[in-house]
Amino acid sequence: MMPDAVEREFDVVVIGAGAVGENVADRVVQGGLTAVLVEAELVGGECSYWACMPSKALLRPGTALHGAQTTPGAKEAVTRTLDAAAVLKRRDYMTANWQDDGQVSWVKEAGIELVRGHAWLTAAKSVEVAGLDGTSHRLRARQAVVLATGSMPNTPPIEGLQDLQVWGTREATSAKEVPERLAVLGGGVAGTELAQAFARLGSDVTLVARSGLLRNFPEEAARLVAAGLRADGVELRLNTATERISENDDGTFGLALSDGSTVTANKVLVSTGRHPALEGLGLESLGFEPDKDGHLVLATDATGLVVGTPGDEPWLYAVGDAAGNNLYTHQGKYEARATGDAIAARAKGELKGAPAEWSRYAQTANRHAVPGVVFTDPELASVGRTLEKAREEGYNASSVELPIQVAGSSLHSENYEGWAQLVVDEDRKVLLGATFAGPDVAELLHAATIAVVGEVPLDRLWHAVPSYPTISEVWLRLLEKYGL
Ligand SMILES: Cc1cc2nc3c(=O)[nH]c(=O)nc-3n(C[C@H](O)[C@H](O)[C@H](O)COP(=O)(O)OP(=O)(O)OC[C@H]3O[C@@H](n4cnc5c(N)ncnc54)[C@H](O)[C@@H]3O)c2cc1C
Ligand SMILES: NC(=O)c1ccc[n+]([C@@H]2O[C@H](COP(=O)([O-])OP(=O)(O)OC[C@H]3O[C@@H](n4cnc5c(N)ncnc54)[C@H](O)[C@@H]3O)[C@@H](O)[C@H]2O)c1
Repeated sequence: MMPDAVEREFDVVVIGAGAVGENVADRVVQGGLTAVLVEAELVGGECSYWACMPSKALLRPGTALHGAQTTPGAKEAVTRTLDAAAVLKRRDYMTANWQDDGQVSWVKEAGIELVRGHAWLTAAKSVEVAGLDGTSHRLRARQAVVLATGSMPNTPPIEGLQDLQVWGTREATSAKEVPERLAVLGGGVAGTELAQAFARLGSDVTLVARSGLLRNFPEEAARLVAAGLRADGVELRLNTATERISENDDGTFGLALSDGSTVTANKVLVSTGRHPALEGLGLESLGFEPDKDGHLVLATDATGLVVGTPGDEPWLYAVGDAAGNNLYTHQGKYEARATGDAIAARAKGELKGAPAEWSRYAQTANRHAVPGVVFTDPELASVGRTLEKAREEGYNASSVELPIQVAGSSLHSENYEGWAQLVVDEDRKVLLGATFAGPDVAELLHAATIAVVGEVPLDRLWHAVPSYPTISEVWLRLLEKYGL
């Protein structure tokens, strides 16, 4: 402990004030406990300033413009391309110019204490903070410490990369200028979205992926997204590894690819996955060890409690990206609600041991119904299990799929192309998962999430009549094709 440290005691200490940490703190305060949030950077975290909000702000104008350009009657009125400066300006607005005053006010109004600084564990329920203003704090938790520290980008082992100043997703989402040529490494969600955003803003984009594009999603859906990117001029170099990166004399970068070719770009964006941000938190002193890649990874139970925490009583929790279950803001906030409520219930003696499945304290949906949207144009929206995953997990699963060709889609735009799939548990006749790909399908997803979470029997789903003429009519076509 530092000699001049301020000592204070709270029921709950939350390390990390991203969307997830904010929500845990809010739930425990609503549950009658006191909470302190410790944040080393901006209150609101990655999503607000460098991830969801700025990336969607960069994508949305292109989607709106393309929507008009593919709708006869509107397209004749559209005579110009995207105004990149105006798009960047709106992105700045959506990130509140990287100022967190609004979120700090919310924290105060919610009755949560905020300490700005870098925190780490010194012992069970004890946290030390090196304050950003030079002060230090010792925070003692009566009930729980929650790790909501987010995630860090992975650095792929590519020769030359370590020595170069390349972009991560933070630099891309906060870019002040649109590079002439951009090389994107990684064919996951971030790489795909940002490749399209910059292509539509005017960059000449090459995306290099060592495997396929969006390979965690059904192939047909990913293929539609790939076609959308190609239509925007993105060069997709799939199933191709980047072997070496170097800087040329003129400041551009040269990427040597496994097929012997070279890509030259003004900027290189590395978006090759993330790992929980758990380094420097003192976890090693509690007996946790790094995995084979050198990263600390924690296992958590249904309430977010860290498995293997020393001591007899539950006190250490991890949520959101830090827990590493599903790297989505909405799912992290779901974990936060369950964990916050579980901590408050345990403190009051209302919850002992493990909660029942689907109780408010259990993150049961993490195992059955995680929704996700890739905000490209066309969009890709999915929830639950793919057919492959369902079978891997031992379900007697079948699937039904169709191109989206209903009155709603033909009205939506010219040459609308979409694809939809339902994954069915044949033993219980309920949905295990669903995927939709196509323009504006993201809003179809929540109906599927409700059906999967609610385990709605298919013969009851048959009575959920989609309005005419909406794209949701594809639900009816899918059920008809299934045999209802
Ligand atoms: C480019 C990109 C786009 C994305 N788009 C979407 C999207 O559209 N939708 C979606 O659902 N998800 C999206 N995600 C994922 C989403 O951003 C994350 O899942 C979400 O931000 C996780 O929230 P969190 O609160 O767990 O972590 P974070 O938001 O990372 O917050 C963690 C906070 O902890 C702080 N911290 C860390 N260590 C310490 C410490 N020792 N002491 C004090 N403070 C500390 C950090 O400064 C940070 O503010 C995107 C991710 C990326 C990279
Ligand atoms: N719309 C959204 O909700 C959204 C958008 C962006 C990011 N995110 C979240 O952020 C997380 C991070 O995004 P991401 O795209 O970086 O991760 P990702 O896991 O989606 O994709 C990582 C990609 O990098 C590739 N890769 C991994 N190691 C590599 C290596 N050594 N060399 C070359 N390629 C390599 C993988 O094959 C994969 O294609 C995701 O898990 C996602 O959940 C969500």
